[in-house]
Amino acid sequence: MIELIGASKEFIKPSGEIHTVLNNINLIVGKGEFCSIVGPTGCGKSTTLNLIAGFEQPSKGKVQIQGTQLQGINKHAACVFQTENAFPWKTVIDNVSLGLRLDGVKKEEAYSEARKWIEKVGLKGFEGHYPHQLSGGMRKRVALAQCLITQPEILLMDESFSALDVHTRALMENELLSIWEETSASVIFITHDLEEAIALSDRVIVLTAGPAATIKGDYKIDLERPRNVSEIRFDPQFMKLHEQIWNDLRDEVFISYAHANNA
Ligand SMILES: Nc1ncnc2c1ncn2[C@@H]1O[C@H](COP(=O)(O)OP(=O)(O)OP(=O)(O)O)[C@@H](O)[C@H]1O
Repeated sequence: MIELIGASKEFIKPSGEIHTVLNNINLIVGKGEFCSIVGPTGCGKSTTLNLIAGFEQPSKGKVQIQGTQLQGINKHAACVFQTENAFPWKTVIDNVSLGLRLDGVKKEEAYSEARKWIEKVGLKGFEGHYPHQLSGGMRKRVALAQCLITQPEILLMDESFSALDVHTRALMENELLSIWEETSASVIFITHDLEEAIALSDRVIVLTAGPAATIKGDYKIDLERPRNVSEIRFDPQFMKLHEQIWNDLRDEVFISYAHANNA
């Protein structure tokens, strides 16, 4: 579904120097696969996601979606960011139905589909509320419904739950898993939290500390599904995987700290 082939990304610094963020990333994510990307702060996780979303173009190499080179915005993908997705001046139902309306679906039909998704994400009864009348967790549910209503083949999530309190976050993670299990969407999930990455994913990718970050480790997470993210953390196999991946990640985090201290 998603292929990064020798993908590198460079930005030009204000001084005119080239800043290589990603170097020669090769990654294939299959249909329906849940893949998390972890790595030290500033290593290029969001940049990787932006390449897949088509918000940025690789400086070298390419991104392919279903075997076709991505040019411009990835129309197969929907994104849930850390910040708000919803328009503050629109009600829940107007926010959720927006993607369908933009695709030309008639209002009644779009509303009827939106009601189904609003119920699926546990917001039945809040159709007429505005985002500011909802809690942070509820607004995340709106964001999920807003993305999933268009049935994207790829869901891109950038630290989507990191602003939530720990209990709401676990609830949302479980809901995401149960909704994802009903779809065949491929998910790319960016997080700082290794436990969250392991609990949710089929695969965890570890990036090296930047500049010129590349893939350091690619771990298969073969924990049984369905999973309860709050409980799976106590599974001995989970702990073993955590230790193994953290050994990889820790070195990169230290390198990143050392760079920051020497800067
Ligand atoms: N549009 C841009 N122009 C210039 N530099 C950029 C741009 N986008 C990202 N960068 C740089 O690329 C590097 C990687 O940023 P990115 O946001 O991808 O890292 P990250 O791993 O997601 O960070 P964090 O963990 O802190 O969220 C940083 O040094 C950042 O300053």
